[in-house]
Amino acid sequence: MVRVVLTDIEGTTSSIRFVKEVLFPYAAAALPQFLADHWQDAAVQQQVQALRAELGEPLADAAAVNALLQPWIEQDRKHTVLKALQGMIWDHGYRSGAYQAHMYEEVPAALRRWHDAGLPLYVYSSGSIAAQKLFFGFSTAGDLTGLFSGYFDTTSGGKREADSYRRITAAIGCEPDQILFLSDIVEELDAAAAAGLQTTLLDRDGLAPTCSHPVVTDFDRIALP
Ligand SMILES: CSCCC(=O)C(=O)COP(=O)(O)O
Ligand SMILES: [Mg+2]
Repeated sequence: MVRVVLTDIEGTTSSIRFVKEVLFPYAAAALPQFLADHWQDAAVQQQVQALRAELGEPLADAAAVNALLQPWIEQDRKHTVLKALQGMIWDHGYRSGAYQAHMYEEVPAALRRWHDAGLPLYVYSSGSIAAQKLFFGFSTAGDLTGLFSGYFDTTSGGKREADSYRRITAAIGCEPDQILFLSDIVEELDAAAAAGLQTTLLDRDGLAPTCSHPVVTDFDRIALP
C-alpha cells in the first residue's frame, strides 16, 4: 500500500529540456560574475572548501573555480558542490522573472490530488534542496511548495545508490515498501527497488527501454487517488 510519494524532477515532473536549455545555460553564463561577486560569502567559501578537500587543488580564486566547473555544467555532473552553487545562481533568475520552472500539464493537479488525499509528498533530485524549493516555488503553475512535506538531494547520496533510498526511508520514517518513487531513469528506480521501495518509470516520450518497473506516460496513469 502506497503511503508516501517520492518524486524526481527532471524528466518526471518537468521537462529535461527546461533544465538543459534554460537553467544550465543561465548558470553557466552567470557563474564567473557570481563567483567574483560572492567569493567572500560563507556559503560560497563552504563549497570551495569542499572542492579543495576533495580534489586537493588550491582553487585560489573565482577564475579557478569557474574554470573547473564550466565543463561540469557542460557534462551535467551531478556533483553536490556544483548543484549548491547552481541553486544560489538560479535564485536570482527565478526572482527576477527570467524564467519559471516547467511543469508537465497534469502534474500540479495530480500532486494536489494526492496531497489532499493525505499522501505526504517528497522530492528527491540531484538539484540542491534550495534549488528544488525554488523550482516548485516559481513554477509555471505557481507556488507548489505547500504540497511537499520534504526534500532530499545528493547530500543523502547519489540517486543510483540503494543506500540513498535507505537513508531517505529512515528520514521519512516509514517502511520502504510504503514509498512510491517516481523517476525517468531506470538505474535510479533499480536502486530504489533494491532498497525495497515501490517504483514507477515516467516515460514522457514513449521511448523508455524495457525494464522491470511499471511504466506510465504521465501522472494521471499512476494508480493513486
Ligand atoms: C531542481 S534543480 C534543477 C535540476 C537539476 O539541477 C538536476 O540536476 C536535475 O536532476 P534530477 O535528479 O531531478 O533528474
Ligand atoms: Mg530525472
